[in-house]
Amino acid sequence: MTDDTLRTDGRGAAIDAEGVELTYADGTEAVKGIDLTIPEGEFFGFLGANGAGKTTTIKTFSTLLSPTAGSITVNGFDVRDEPRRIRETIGYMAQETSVDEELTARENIRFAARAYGVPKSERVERIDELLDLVDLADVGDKQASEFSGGMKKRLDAATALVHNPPLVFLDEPTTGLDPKARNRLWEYFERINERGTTLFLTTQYLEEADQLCDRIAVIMDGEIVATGSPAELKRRVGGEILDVDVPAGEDARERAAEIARGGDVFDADADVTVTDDGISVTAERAREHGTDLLVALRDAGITVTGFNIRAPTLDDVFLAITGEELDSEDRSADAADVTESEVSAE
Ligand SMILES: Nc1ncnc2c1ncn2[C@@H]1O[C@H](COP(=O)(O)OP(=O)(O)OP(=O)(O)O)[C@@H](O)[C@H]1O
Repeated sequence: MTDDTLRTDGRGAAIDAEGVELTYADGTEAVKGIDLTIPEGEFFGFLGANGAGKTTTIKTFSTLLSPTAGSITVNGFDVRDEPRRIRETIGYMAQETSVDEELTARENIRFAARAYGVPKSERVERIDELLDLVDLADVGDKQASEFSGGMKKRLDAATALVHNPPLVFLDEPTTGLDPKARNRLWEYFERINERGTTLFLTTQYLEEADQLCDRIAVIMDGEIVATGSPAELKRRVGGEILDVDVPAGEDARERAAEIARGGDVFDADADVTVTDDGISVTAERAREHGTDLLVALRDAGITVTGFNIRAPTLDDVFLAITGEELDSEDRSADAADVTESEVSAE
């Protein structure tokens, strides 16, 4: 690969997409008109619930699917005219790892290096560098079948980078990992982004997007419904959030929400929702009027078991924008699947 391949035609955009639609053969309209420009070097997060259209979008941008409508330029190349050039200049870490368990970590990366045409003279150095980058240097000569899920994910990420692509797609790279394994991958992604690599990350973990991404888009039913930096999106929710824990039963939470909405405690523009634990009030001066609400609830005979005042998180942003919470139960069940402590390769 020549340096020329890595140029982006001086356009300054890693991805430029306009009016992108993707309808599957069975008529499912998975992507319904996406406009997106991602500057070089950005750490971009694409958030959405299961089935929102994240993977379909990534596959369209990475030339695995051809758009039904719209135009897409990736690294300066058109997806329809120059798909091969795009594939040479991107890395793609799919949801399922592509690690060959029969091979060692080093052999896996060497295989990818050969497939991507990395010159032979550069391979040994490149493989060592990547093993180091993802903290697998010590176990480079162990067979991947002995690795934990977290180690396999890191190895997979290393193979996606072997040809030094300026743009890397990461499709839910940390799903199913425990927090420790997830944190190690985050460090690695931050490192490659600091080196100048553009990252396009899809995730269901809002905390992940908050911590890593410069900018985020939220996709819902195939359409982008919000875009901005994590801080901008949180500001859009506005104010402070008062969470009040109310035990379930006898419509207590609904009654509590009615009292909070009643207008006596908060201004009419306060947003009140019933949550999994009680109620949540978003208001400019939630802190100031918090005690008034607690008194009003007590007077109405509603038991309160806890309360907390905080700044909005991306979870609040997601809820405000989509009207849905990302299912935390599913996510913690996933997290139990793979732990870093399973490591048996030491
Ligand atoms: N090959 C296919 N044929 C028909 N419909 C499909 C196909 N692949 C995905 N879909 C549908 O397209 C929509 C978007 O799916 P997609 O996988 O892009 O979503 P996603 O946001 O990546 O979700 P997940 O997090 O579950 O991967 C869903 O309704 C899905 O069922």
